[in-house]
Amino acid sequence: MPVPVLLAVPQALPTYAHAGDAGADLTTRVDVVVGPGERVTVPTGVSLALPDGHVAFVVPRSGLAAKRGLTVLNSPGTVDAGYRGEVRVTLLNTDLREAVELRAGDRVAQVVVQRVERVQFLPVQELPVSARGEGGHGSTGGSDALVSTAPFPTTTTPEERP
Ligand SMILES: O=c1ccn([C@H]2C[C@H](O)[C@@H](COP(=O)(O)OP(=O)(O)OP(=O)(O)O)O2)c(=O)[nH]1
Repeated sequence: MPVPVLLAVPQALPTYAHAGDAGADLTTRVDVVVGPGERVTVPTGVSLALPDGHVAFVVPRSGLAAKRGLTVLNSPGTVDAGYRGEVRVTLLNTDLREAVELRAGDRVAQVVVQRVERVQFLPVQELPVSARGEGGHGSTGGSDALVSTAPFPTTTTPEERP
């Protein structure tokens, strides 16, 4: 599917590294140092005209995440089909000891283009039943880490409290 792309610099063109890849790499067009625990928003030099009914999600690169602790803070960043501005990536250095130095042209994130549905949200009195019901947030278990002595961080009404 062709997607018109406006480039600040020719090398900013998002590229799929391999046939079959879902994500095309995005690069920073500026040099930047992301200090330990800091976040920074970098420009990518890419502006898109996605067809209606599509979205581009900005997501982290697993190598940078695993090796350097660098992630995309708002992952997945949502690029709306109608957005014509430059795509920016908000990076977070989760490593509290080492800074991450990035040079212009370095691949910092990837973009995944998907179809999306527009739905009509219809207020109702009751929802149809389902197998899962209201179970969530670890209701199926599967990990000791889910057992916590801390209070479940959600707001409850007095009647709902044990
Ligand atoms: O990682 C991202 C996320 C968003 N955007 C751009 C494209 C998107 O269409 C626009 C708005 O994003 P979003 O709706 O997430 O931001 P908001 O904070 O809700 O702002 P707005 O009030 O402009 O919608 O910003 C990026 O460049 N990078």
